[in-house]
Amino acid sequence: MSATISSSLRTVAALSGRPGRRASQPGGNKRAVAQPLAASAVTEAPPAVISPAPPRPVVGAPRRRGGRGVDGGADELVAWKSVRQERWEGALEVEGNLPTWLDGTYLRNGPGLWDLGDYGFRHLFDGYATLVRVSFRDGQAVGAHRQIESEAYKAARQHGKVCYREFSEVPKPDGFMSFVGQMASLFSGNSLTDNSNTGVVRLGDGRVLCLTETVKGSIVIDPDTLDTVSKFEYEDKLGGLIHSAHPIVTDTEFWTLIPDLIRPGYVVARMEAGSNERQFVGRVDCRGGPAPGWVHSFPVTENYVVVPEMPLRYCAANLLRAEPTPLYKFQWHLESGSYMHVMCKASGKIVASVEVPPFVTFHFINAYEEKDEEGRVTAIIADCCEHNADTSILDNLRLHNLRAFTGEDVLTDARVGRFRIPLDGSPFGELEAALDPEEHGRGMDMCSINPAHLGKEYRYAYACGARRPCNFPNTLTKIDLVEKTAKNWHEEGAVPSEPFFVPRPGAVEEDDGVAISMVSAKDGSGYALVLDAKTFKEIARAKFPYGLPYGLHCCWVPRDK
Ligand SMILES: CC1=C(/C=C/C(C)=C/C=C/C(C)=C/C=C/C=C(C)/C=C/C=O)C(C)(C)CCC1
Ligand SMILES: [Fe+2]
Repeated sequence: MSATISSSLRTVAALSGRPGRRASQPGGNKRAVAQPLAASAVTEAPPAVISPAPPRPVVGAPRRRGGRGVDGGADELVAWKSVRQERWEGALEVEGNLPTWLDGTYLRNGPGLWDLGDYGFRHLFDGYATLVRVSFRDGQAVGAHRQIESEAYKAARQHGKVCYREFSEVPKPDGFMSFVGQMASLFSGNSLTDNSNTGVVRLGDGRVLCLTETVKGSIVIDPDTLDTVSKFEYEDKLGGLIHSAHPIVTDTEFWTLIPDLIRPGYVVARMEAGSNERQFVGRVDCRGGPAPGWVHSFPVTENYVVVPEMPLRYCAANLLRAEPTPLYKFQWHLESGSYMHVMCKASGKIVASVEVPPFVTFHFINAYEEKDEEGRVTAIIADCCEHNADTSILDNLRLHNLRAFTGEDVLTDARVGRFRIPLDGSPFGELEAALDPEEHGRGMDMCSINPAHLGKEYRYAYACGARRPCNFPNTLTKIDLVEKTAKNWHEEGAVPSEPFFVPRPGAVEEDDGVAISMVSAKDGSGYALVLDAKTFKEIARAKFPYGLPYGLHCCWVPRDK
């Protein structure tokens, strides 16, 4: 073994917190991961354009080849192209200086594989989950990616076709009886996907969980190897086929919302760290109909859970349809009204339920309690990435639109929507932009905050913003909610993903830390970008030897936890 490769092996083992393994060692799945990890050593893996064909060895960093969503080759943005192989791991070339306090693992989840043989998926949210890992230690970085082995992904790989109901894709029935069978399995939840392609969270007990909108799509992974460990089984009687893809997770607890499609409403549940049992806390009945509003996420304060009810509502009929509708599994019911409900965490009682202006949001940023001089809570402030009550963002995110940027400014506007929900019994709440959206180019989504401010007053939010013209958020933005200004990072032609805030250990100031984003660059390359969260200037980038597809949400696993 050459000196370079053996030292690279040692570096990777040290950075990933585990001994270097060889392909020849026993250990099931794990043995293929830790090959010598110079850029030329890649694990044996099937091509990402998954088909029933047997796996073929791949040497060198993943390359792209011809095909609808897979092509790319050199010099072409690969944000919307399928990842080329199931897994890779290797030392990354670092440009700049990584802070030495940055000691742990950044994980990102997202839909990274949109091609099944010759068939290309239509929507960003359909892709099979790809995890990306960057482990930092002593100013160095090791990167990896790997597909999550959900039942949906394994079945697609085995049969070469969609076998479960995805966001916009459904399995094609082979005949009438098979159609009847599909309907039956839809009602039991069997045909819903477990393609856990949305979020990744570190639970208080250290387990790392990948999540999506379906309850069965909760999957435990190993943050070091990116192995799919097991299904996360909820050991309770709360049931539910779908839930909020973003739970609220702290060191001690986990809060979730379970929409009730039969008797329109939401169940609020809490799970203690270390447990698999969700406890019923309370129920919110919807005020509008005919179904609950989509709850991709929700915010909490120290004492309250905020339950949003937006006019973009689940639609049972659309769940059954074989072809996607303009709003997929949802329908827009402006006439049904928009509401914000507030539930007391301790009692499960609703303390406010107000009508608000129409809104469309997927991601709440944070919420906190507004108090008067005597310290009494007068209102709840809840902030979200708000799409001006326009559902077109779902259309923006069709892969055809993402791949076809003509220079025209087609990304729909978004803002920081700030709700004020009075607790004095008033029937109405307010919704306004928290700052002039021009500050962040009228693009705003995929947000993070300093976790120490979760549910509390806060000043800074980090998100993807826009420099126009564009068809997708193409900047990173740090929003100062006090000064009502934003600092923006931009690289021409690049697509950055969620800037994830990691606090410096021992930090006192809210923005003392870094924001980490994975960037798909214009020339087809990809790198983890580390910005100083205070100045919002680049301090380092850790370059992958290949470009990675766009991804969604992230978490941080500190080394000593
Ligand atoms: C599979 C079923 C469903 C699945 C829904 C899924 C997978 C929804 C995923 C939603 C995501 C990832 C939303 C992200 C939004 C990001 C935005 C707006 C970014 C903007 C740009 O910066 C149901 C639909 C739940 C029905 C059952 C079956
Ligand atoms: Fe999300």
